[in-house]
Amino acid sequence: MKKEIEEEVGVALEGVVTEARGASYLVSASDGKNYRCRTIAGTQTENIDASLVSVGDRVRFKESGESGEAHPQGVITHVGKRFSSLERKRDVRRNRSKEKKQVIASNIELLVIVVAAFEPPLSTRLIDRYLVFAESENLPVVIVVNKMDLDDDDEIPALMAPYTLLGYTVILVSVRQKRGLEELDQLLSGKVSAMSGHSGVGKSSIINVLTGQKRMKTARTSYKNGKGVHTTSNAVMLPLISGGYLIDTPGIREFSLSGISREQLRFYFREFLQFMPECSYSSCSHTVEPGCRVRGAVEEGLVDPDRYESYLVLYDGLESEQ
Ligand SMILES: Nc1nc2c(ncn2[C@@H]2O[C@H](COP(=O)(O)OP(=O)(O)OP(=O)(O)O)[C@@H](O)[C@H]2O)c(=O)[nH]1
Ligand SMILES: [Zn+2]
Repeated sequence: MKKEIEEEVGVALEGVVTEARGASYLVSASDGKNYRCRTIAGTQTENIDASLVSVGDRVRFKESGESGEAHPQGVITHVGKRFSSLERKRDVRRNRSKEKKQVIASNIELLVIVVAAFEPPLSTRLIDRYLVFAESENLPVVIVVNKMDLDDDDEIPALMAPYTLLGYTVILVSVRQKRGLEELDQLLSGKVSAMSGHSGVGKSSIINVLTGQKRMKTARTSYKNGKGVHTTSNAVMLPLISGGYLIDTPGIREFSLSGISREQLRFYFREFLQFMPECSYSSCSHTVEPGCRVRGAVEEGLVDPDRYESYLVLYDGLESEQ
């Protein structure tokens, strides 16, 4: 079968999948062209029990010679090993069978969390939730606070200071005032990043600046109305002016913490780690146990009380392993 493919089609090419639409994939190839590719029964993969192809995948393919489309056509012969993947979280109760992991995007190097200073108001609870997700996926993360022009009382820098102290990169941005965008651009340059954030925080506005393109807002709007789902539920990888790619997908925006247990949560608050070994109980949940060093650290001002409050809120919302 494999031999047959090799004989039928042209030279082997390599590329990155930048768009997935049904069974059709747009591949940005090393020869500088874009190819519209499909898979075949003989397509090989190094990723077991997961979607065959996703945006961000590095693939080998061959030109198939079919014409009549906007792009030259190709056949994907091999999907490279993913070093990271974002999966669509499913309802555990409805997924008892051994279903394949649904991969939204692969090989992401950086997660960009976007929040707004105002409109909608900044919620540290939400930021902590995003950070837990990023830590659980082992993804480097940057927090972008957009709409800084609306921070009239200059409250945001103080609110964000604890995150900088924890080692997270925080970039204060205003698309309106063209502030902070160069710093963000430099950080994303040459990398594959995925952007996430609630509706209205200014993701499209930021993407437009960094890609130099006008990204259509209509697709997202219609998503909310339940229309045009096929265009919005797919990830798209947009080339950045300064090199690298930004992955934009509603699937990542609405990610959930459903795969995380109460027992795992404590490891995703990085400031707890140094205190946890000193808790009286080795399995301490840092909620009610006597002799809890994490709570001690909160009382002594060594751990930010607002971050600890986020831990309690998230803990309440998660299920126990037992
Ligand atoms: N004041 C202010 N408004 C901004 C800024 N950036 C974007 N906006 C406005 O915020 C609104 C939402 O911006 P979008 O870029 O569409 O936000 P989005 O995150 O892509 O929203 P969805 O498409 O719903 O996910 C628009 O009216 C923008 O003009 C900014 O820096 N300052
Ligand atoms: Zn404890």
